[in-house]
Amino acid sequence: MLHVDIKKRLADFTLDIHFSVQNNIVVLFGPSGCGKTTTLRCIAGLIKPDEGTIMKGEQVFFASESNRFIPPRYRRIGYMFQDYALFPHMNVRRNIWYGVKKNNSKANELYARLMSLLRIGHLAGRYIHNLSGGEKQRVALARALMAEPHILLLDEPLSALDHDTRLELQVELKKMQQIWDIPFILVTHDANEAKALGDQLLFLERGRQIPPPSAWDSYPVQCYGVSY
Ligand SMILES: Nc1ncnc2c1ncn2[C@@H]1O[C@H](COP(=O)(O)OP(=O)(O)OP(=O)(O)O)[C@@H](O)[C@H]1O
Repeated sequence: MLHVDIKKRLADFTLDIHFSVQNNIVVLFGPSGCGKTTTLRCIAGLIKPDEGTIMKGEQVFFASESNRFIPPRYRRIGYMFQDYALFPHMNVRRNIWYGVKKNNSKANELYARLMSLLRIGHLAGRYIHNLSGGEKQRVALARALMAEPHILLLDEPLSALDHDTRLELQVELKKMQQIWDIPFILVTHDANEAKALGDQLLFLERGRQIPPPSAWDSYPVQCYGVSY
């Protein structure tokens, strides 16, 4: 279980957010500039909140009262950026292995499993600029999971993709979360995506959690041919 209860003063408002997530997908949903990315950056340890606590189980990542701040490298948190941040001068295999400390049989098994589950084995020797958007997204997901994170943060992971690829990748993301069984915290401002992916939804406006919009339940949602 991840607990987040933080405040952070920003340029125009104070981010004030509190939620808990089990091993499922929590979606942060809201308009541009409402504080979604800042929330992810606080959880990752890239920004220090002004007050509050962030805990994963018994492990305290941040606690203002005891002045505790665990640096990002000790948090075991994967972060998938909107533009994927893949290295163009490396092929797919090297991108996925980047940052993995041990090249042992366990790591090799994990690599093989990710390549198979995400159906990218045939791309191992290809350079990033020769991949489609959906393929880049799968490679970025493989790289994030290769580090064996205990939490995965995903900032608009599907926004660069066309409609059909988005629907296909929504299904992949759901499947990977169920297999890995860790909290995924996903940012989007797409209502359909929020509904299709979120086990739990957090609506944000100017840094605060708000109730769902009144018409929320009647939004149509399509996820890979399945109507919700
Ligand atoms: N380090 C910072 N210090 C002060 N203000 C910041 C900082 N980082 C972001 N902001 C401001 O905080 C607000 C929230 O930004 P944030 O990037 O978290 O929004 P967002 O919901 O992720 O937006 P988008 O959907 O456009 O990515 C914005 O008004 C931004 O200008």
